[in-house]
Amino acid sequence: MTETTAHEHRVTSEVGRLRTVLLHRPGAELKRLTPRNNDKLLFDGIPWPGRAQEEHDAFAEALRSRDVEVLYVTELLQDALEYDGAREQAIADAVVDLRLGDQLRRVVEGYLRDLHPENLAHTLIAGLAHEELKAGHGLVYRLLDEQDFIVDPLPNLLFTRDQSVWVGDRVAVTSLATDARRREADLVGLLYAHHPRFAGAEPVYGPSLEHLEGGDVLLLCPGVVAVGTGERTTPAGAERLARQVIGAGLAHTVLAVPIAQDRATMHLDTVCTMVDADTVVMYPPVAHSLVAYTVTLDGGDLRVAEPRPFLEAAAAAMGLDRLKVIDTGLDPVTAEREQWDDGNNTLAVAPRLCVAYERNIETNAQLEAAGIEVIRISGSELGSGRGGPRCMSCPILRDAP
Ligand SMILES: NC(=[NH2+])NCCC[C@H](N)C(=O)O
Repeated sequence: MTETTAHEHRVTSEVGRLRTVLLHRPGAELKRLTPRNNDKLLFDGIPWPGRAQEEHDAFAEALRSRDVEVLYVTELLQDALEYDGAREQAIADAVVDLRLGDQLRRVVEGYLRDLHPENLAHTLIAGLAHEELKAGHGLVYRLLDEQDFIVDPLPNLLFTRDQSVWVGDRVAVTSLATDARRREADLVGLLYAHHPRFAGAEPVYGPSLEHLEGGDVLLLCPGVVAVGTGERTTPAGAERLARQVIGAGLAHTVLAVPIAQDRATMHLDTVCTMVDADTVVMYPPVAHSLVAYTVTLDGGDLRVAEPRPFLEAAAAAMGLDRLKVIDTGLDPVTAEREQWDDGNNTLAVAPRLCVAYERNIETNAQLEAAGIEVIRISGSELGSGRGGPRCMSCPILRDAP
């Protein structure tokens, strides 16, 4: 178990100097992907696991070399699973699946209980295949397809942006919208609840609430949060987040931003990320068509203003004359290709310094022309899960912007 010193957790913007980030180095869960299950598991291809790990290591190294502390989900989970309370909760969460039935559930519980923390963490993430559990005789085990998983693998755990979001010094553990991802928030929630590093961390959202995914949440500036609603975060999720963060004094304004319900734009951060305190990079076709509903607190109730263009509503809430958009000026086909490959999904390490996938040549060139320094990483394998540097990172500590 790692020594515990007091650690700070606080994020109030997208661009304040990044100090600590939570990543997940992809592992055996990627080996579970096949052409039969990749759609259901939300991957658009079958990644090469070894190369994906190399790419991820280079991403982590790029951050470390800029003095960012990198925490890994697997390591924290192994630590947390040393505690009985965490183990029991983790096992209970893994077997709630109604497909199991009582008898098989008991067998799986027993199997998981016998595992050491390290193996238990591995199994909770990589999943448990039918053939790995030699549980012979029960009806459910015998009738389940051999291709079925007993515990589903979590290949999207890689996208740590989505399971939790720090808003100020509180953490919102999210409520993931798809079956393929629901358990990820349980695991990450377990870290915050049981790992000594996070002792005292008080969640401001939880996995049993209305659907909300971190990729939809942008901390525009201290006190102002934007939430995309679409394929993943529901309007009810946005309303709940507004109530929670405004109620807790973590924000004064929440902007609800409807986005197209498409695979290509599953989260707000697939079309818009911040690269400076007053500058965003946006997918050109939506830059001037997105709207926002400004939500504030009025007495005990949420007050919702009439929708306005997103850029205007954001500038007004942030107290800026204008929120600048980097004009990537791309032709529509290149823009569409680079959006699909997460060209707009940058991770700011500090104001005007961001990490981006190298393959998005045109978008990166435009960022540089606008004076933004770009740290390029390769993502040919990582990108098959449709997520870029921002999706693959959960900031835990940033300096004030
Ligand atoms: N913040 C993000 N844009 N995350 C991308 C998540 C990608 C993942 N395969 C999914 O479909 O959920």
